[in-house]
Amino acid sequence: MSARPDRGDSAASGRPARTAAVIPAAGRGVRLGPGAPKALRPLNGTPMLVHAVRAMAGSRSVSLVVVVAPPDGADEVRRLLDAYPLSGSLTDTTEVVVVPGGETRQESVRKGLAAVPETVTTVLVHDAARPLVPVDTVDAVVAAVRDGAPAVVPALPLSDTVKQVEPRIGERAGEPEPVVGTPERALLRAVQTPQGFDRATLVAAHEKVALEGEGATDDAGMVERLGVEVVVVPGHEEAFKVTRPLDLVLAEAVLARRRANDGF
Ligand SMILES: Nc1ccn([C@@H]2O[C@H](COP(=O)(O)OP(=O)(O)OP(=O)(O)O)[C@@H](O)[C@H]2O)c(=O)n1
Ligand SMILES: C[C@](O)(CO)[C@H](O)COP(=O)(O)O
Repeated sequence: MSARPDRGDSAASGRPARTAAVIPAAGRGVRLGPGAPKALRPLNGTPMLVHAVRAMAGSRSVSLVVVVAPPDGADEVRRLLDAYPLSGSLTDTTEVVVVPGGETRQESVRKGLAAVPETVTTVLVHDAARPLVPVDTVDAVVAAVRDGAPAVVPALPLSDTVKQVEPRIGERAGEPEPVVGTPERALLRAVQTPQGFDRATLVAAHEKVALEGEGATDDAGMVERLGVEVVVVPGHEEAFKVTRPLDLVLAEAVLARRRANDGF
């Protein structure tokens, strides 16, 4: 996997618009249960992370993928990525670099972002835990950023009704939690990745939260704190996050269906 000519369109400035994807893959996968770090666990015999890298490299826009590995696992991840072809295409020369991650997703993304060169104008942040995102979803996010949106998230409407509760913690943990509200479901969206950003906006958002010491569960949430608008494009059911054991069953089923349909 090596550097290749830019795949970006020419920006209005005449300078090439390059897109990089940062893949945070440094989590343990506690909710998935005991085993190897989540991103390294196999799906249909291939590590989840490899599926995620292929999903990003499959977009014609993406010329660089930065994989954020477990803090003590960068060498192992590098070897693993070397062992798997990026795609079936011999011409695909997407550059893939690996950096060590941090204690939180936010810290891991910040470290990945530090490895993105300033020539890159559009940055995607994509969970390794969403290995099956279709390329059309990736392309829709990139297109919206290139069309001028500083921050773009793919998202789906919810099927469940959502309740706000008063969590029971400490001595009261385990007691039934009182419901304090029911947000109007039609106004809610379940947000996925890749989330796409104008590079400077994402860097500023991460600098702000690092300074303020506050956490955020996604990158767009940090951009919102800058007062910058975030917009939504349609997500995809297959971009679900592998979080709990049943998600592995679903992921294997999706891969089996793809194989049957496309010879994937
Ligand atoms: N310190 C961390 C924590 C998470 N992630 C990454 O962020 C993505 C979304 O996180 P999540 O699904 O919560 O993964 P885990 O943190 O591994 O899961 P869990 O919370 O169950 O341990 C994953 O690709 C995960 O590898 C990361 O790069 N660095
Ligand atoms: C970024 C994310 O996938 C958007 O839905 C999500 O917030 C990650 O949460 P996690 O608890 O780190 O899996």
